[in-house]
Amino acid sequence: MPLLPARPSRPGLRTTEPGDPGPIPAVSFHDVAVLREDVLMLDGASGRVQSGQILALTGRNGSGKTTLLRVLAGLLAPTAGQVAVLGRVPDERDRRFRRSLAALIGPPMSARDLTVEENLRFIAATWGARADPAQEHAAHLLESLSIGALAGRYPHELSSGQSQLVAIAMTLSRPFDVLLLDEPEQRLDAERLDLVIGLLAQQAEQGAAIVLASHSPRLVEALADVAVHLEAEA
Ligand SMILES: Nc1ncnc2c1ncn2[C@@H]1O[C@H](COP(=O)(O)OP(=O)(O)OP(=O)(O)O)[C@@H](O)[C@H]1O
Repeated sequence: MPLLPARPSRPGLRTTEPGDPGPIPAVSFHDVAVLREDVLMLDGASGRVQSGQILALTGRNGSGKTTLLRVLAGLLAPTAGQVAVLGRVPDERDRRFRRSLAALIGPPMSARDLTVEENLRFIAATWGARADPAQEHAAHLLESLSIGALAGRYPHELSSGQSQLVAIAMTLSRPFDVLLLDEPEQRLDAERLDLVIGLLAQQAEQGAAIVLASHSPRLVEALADVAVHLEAEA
């Protein structure tokens, strides 16, 4: 699977290249394949990304991007290949693994009877955040995505693009070292896409390793230190 340097790394960071082991990666996957009931869902993907870097998964519909994200999140066991996230095999039932990894793969669960801001604070609280910092962080996330005015809405009172922004805010409202995102650009206008790009760049600058699947050339060009193009077709 080719590894394409999509843009120069930020200073002090290394771009992953074939044959170059580099520093210990935060996320690595090698020759990962998933076969399910005679469907080859993913065919031999390889890549790695270090803390502070962003890896973009690209490829046609059905090429296996979501499947690979689900493998990295520990939601799906690979049929073949090796995967390591912060040095451990993904295991969704391992609390230390779960604490290190935040993922937006499909619509997140939200509490219907909590407002947007309360949902963010609730998620932060489940990971041990105290009330005041959780409230500040929620406000920061919502303002960063220019949806502060929606803080008091309920999840079912949002447009589809607003729901996507809230989903991103919910994902970032908890602690993580590794962030997985499936097509974060979904349903966003150009202005909001730029806000998401800025927020994700900030997360990487603060040390997160990010793996995202995307069909947005704009997002990939702006963010990716490394791009892995999946070739398999549906
Ligand atoms: N639950 C499932 N059972 C069987 N096959 C599946 C299942 N989910 C996905 N697939 C198949 O696995 C392959 C990879 O799907 P996947 O969703 O990972 O692709 P993708 O690259 O994320 O696509 P898209 O760009 O459309 O989101 C496809 O051929 C798909 O039809």
